[in-house]
Amino acid sequence: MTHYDLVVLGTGSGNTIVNRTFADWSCAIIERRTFGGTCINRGCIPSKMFAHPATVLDEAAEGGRLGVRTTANGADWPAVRDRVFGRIDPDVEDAAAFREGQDHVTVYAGEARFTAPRTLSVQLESGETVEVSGDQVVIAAGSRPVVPPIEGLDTLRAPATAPPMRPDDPGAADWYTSDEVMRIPELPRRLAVLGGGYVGVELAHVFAAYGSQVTQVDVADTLISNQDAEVATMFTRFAREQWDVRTGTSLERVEKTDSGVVLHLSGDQAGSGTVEVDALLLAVGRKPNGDRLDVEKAGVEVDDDGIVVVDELQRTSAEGVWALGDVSSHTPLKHSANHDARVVKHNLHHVDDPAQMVAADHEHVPSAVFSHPQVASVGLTEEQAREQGIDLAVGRHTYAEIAYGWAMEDDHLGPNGDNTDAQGADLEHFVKLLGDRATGRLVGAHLIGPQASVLIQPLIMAISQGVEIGGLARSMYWIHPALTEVVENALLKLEADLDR
Ligand SMILES: Cc1cc2nc3c(=O)[nH]c(=O)nc-3n(C[C@H](O)[C@H](O)[C@H](O)COP(=O)(O)OP(=O)(O)OC[C@H]3O[C@@H](n4cnc5c(N)ncnc54)[C@H](O)[C@@H]3O)c2cc1C
Ligand SMILES: NC(=O)c1ccc[n+]([C@@H]2O[C@H](COP(=O)([O-])OP(=O)(O)OC[C@H]3O[C@@H](n4cnc5c(N)ncnc54)[C@H](O)[C@@H]3O)[C@@H](O)[C@H]2O)c1
Repeated sequence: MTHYDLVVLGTGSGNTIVNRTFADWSCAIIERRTFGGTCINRGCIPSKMFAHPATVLDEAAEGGRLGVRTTANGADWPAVRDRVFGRIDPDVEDAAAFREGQDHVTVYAGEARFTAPRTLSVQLESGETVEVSGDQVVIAAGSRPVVPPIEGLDTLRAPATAPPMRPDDPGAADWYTSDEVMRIPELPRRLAVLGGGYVGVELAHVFAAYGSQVTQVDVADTLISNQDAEVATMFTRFAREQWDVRTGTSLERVEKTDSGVVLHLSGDQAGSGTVEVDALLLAVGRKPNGDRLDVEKAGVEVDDDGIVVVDELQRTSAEGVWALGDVSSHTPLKHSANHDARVVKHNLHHVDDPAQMVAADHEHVPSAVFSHPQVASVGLTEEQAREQGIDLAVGRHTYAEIAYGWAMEDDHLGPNGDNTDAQGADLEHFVKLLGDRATGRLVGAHLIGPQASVLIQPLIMAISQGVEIGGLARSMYWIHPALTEVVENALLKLEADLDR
């Protein structure tokens, strides 16, 4: 058994802990897969590197609205894929080599499990097993895609398992999760996406824009159903204009045929029936990895959802054991995992003086969906705010009403040349702000439209700092005629409604 001052399990946000302030600590870092974790290898970063070219294609396809002659001709998949991973893989290799080259850090390439308090056995790639223990142990083991029990799935070709510590190479298969789908050899001609959450709508956007015929299936009544209902409904209308969306629909079974994979669907009339595709992407959620670590042997408590329980200082129920990121989070996002890691890093240096420790702040964790259109949100949805009995004021402004919206022809979004979809329902990009009349402060902000992920930032600041809305819009200049005027006007409307 080798003993360390610090053992970190997982090299996603966990890897950021071991900075120069730990130069005089002996450290071990354990990783069972590719060094660097989900975000860089198979999550946020590659997915956004695929999403940006998709948006370029979407904008080219929409040039006609502006009177310019642009056309979108799909994507050269191998070229896009190799651009993405030609950038990422060498970076990841450099990061791993840097860690391996540090005298005070030992990198273990293998799968760890607890055997006793602050003690782990690591099954190395070589087949050998080693035991390590630490004065302090950080669980940063992340989460994994859920593979639901679908009748017939076991008869399809599954993606190859990733060799540990090397980039995933799934080869061709009949079904994938987000772990493999970004590295597939060819663009599927027909792709089904099961699940219409973050992963599902981002990747449906990518594959549809690149030229795949996409069918998206979700049991919920709308896509991205955890968003404010008005935003989710609007997003679903936009998605229907771009690919085949089957909401309120279940996948009953799958069947392999000579020409592909047949999905048997049941749901409302529009959703039921069969669809044949070349590949199926499973995007029905992620599960924290706390159930694969034998945490009970270390006295670490896990809740009913498999999330490692932590206090506000990121301490688990076992002394000297900390947790961060997806494995212990109710906001499984990279900026949240990085925040946790900063808290753990600070607190590790103050184990003998808890008064110096800092608490994590998970109150206003924003998120963005990088689909077409983008969606961004922070704080409560209108439904949550009403459920909490908040006396709500609302400020809503559309992109079409501001000058830059005119530049983008934001009042010609639909197939009819106006702002209606094929069924005649409204298609709008908008900002919706929710205020509490009792406090005069923002409680929620929801944006759907171009650059929503960027436009939301001043609203994240307002909600995080608890700024009073009265006078806020007029306390600064807003560049004319920039897209930010949509936020300015929504704030002015919220202020007016708060004053009523
Ligand atoms: C397709 C996709 C897109 C995403 N896009 C975004 C986005 O745009 N913005 C955003 O904020 N978030 C996004 N996320 C979420 C984000 O990737 C995660 O929240 C974040 O990466 C979690 O970091 P982490 O350090 O907790 O876990 P990870 O980065 O997953 O790191 C955990 C590491 O622990 C290792 N590990 C697990 N168990 C063991 C074990 N027993 N022994 C050894 N090693 C082990 C794993 O192999 C892994 O490398 C996305 C996720 C996906 C899947
Ligand atoms: N831009 C981002 O920040 C980003 C992008 C991707 C992923 N992520 C993170 O990854 C997490 C996981 O994303 P996700 O999209 O896999 O999960 P999710 O929880 O966001 O969405 C899952 C979707 O699958 C549907 N679903 C569940 N079971 C189903 C079934 N059997 N059949 C049909 N539909 C089913 C749900 O109704 C839901 O719409 C997110 O919660 C987020 O934290 C973030």
